[in-house]
Amino acid sequence: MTTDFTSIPILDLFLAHSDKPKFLAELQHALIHVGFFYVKNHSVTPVFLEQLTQLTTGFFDLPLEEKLKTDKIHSPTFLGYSIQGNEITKNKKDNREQYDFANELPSSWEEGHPIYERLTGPNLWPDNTHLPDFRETILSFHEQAKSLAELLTQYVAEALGLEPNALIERFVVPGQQHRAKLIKYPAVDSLAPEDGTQGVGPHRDTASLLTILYQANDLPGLQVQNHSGEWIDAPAIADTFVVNIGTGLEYLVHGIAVATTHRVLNPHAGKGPRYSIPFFYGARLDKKIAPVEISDELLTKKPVTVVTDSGHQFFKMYAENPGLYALLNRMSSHRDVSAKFYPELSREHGII
Ligand SMILES: O=C(O)CCC(=O)C(=O)O
Ligand SMILES: [Fe+2]
Repeated sequence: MTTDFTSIPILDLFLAHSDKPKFLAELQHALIHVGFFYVKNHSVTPVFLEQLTQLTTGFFDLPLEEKLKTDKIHSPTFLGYSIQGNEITKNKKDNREQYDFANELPSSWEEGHPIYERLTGPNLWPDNTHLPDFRETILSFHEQAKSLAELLTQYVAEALGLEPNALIERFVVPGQQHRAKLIKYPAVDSLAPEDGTQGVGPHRDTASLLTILYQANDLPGLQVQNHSGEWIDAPAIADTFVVNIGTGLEYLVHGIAVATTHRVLNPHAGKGPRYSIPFFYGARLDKKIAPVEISDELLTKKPVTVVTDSGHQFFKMYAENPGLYALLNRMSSHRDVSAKFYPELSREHGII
């Protein structure tokens, strides 16, 4: 009998070297019973993270017309800027501004190809004169977060009794696109009273294996829903990343790692904005994939019920068509892009 979690475990990557069995046992517990954990002693330096934070605030401080030049509405990839209130989670507007980016890839979709291929394409960069180091720093963060995600996915495999590369080999295509975001959550005193406090509504991270999140300043706001439905704070802890499971991994390991629901509340009045930077380590979208074998002994440890306030958008579709599932989730978050580039699909799936 395990009691429900009331805090998020902190995993120390040094332990993975000094006492690997202990590390894997702690990781296994976090995967099955929490779905979230912090990692400390990773290889991303504080100096780099400080530079990334400066550029993040620098981007959001640009004049609105500059940010709007990179608006998502210019591209079917859902990469680029979203003005505050553009994104919708659980049918409600999120009070956050964001800039979505990915490893740089050209568009390859053409008429007749599977529609989800339109998600892949180049970034929409802000003008170089405003933030000269922006592109290089953002892409460097992307590389470093991806390396950490790969390492953690190997440990996740081992913690679930698999070969280290068992998940990556089957579920990740070398060179595929992985998405990430810079996010700004304004404090409530810079919102209208009717906006409420939903920075981002209750959700599970869709289609990915792992999320690696950097909380760029130390304001609270991120909350994680435990299995009985209570909201548990995940405060910023210096020099750590917060890691959580996406619905891709949950499906691919028979639910033994839980894609835990989470949300963000806007900062209290007078606190100023909260900034965060998630990287989503994606799973392949190009074909239907069967889950891996997990031992019966481990499967008996699976939580019996997990209460969630998340909408489970289109989750049943994942097993059949992960690409379409990923696309529909993007579309339902950004209705303007959806209406412009995917009008028929929007009608078909009631995304209006
Ligand atoms: O900003 C955060 O702390 C969490 C962001 C998040 O959950 C998301 O963008 O999926
Ligand atoms: Fe999330």
